[in-house]
Amino acid sequence: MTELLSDASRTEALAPLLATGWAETEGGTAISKRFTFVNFIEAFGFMTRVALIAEKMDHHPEWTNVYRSVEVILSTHDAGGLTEKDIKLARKMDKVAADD
Ligand SMILES: C[C@H](O)[C@H](O)[C@H]1CNC2=NC(N)=NC(=O)C2=N1
Repeated sequence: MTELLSDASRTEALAPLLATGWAETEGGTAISKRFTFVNFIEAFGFMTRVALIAEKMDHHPEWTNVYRSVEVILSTHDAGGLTEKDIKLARKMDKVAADD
């Protein structure tokens, strides 16, 4: 099972993500971000691309889509908090959103 990030690696991994709009949730067990697109099709295209990546990683986001926004929460439920898997998926999501 993937291990929770240590305090030091967590701080290091989170810094660049916080700069792109990710935030730690209360309690620190997850990170979240709201992605906003120009329309519903772009938002749904983002979700479709990320869904394929998430399935390959066997790591799945909790997310909500309303019109052109997608609100994402990432946490490793098996570990009870943040792991390297969440960091990797967050980076991939930022990349996919930037390619849109
Ligand atoms: C058996 C399977 O690997 C696990 O249930 C995976 C699937 N996807 C997952 N996704 C997330 N976000 N957290 C998990 O703990 C998790 N566990």
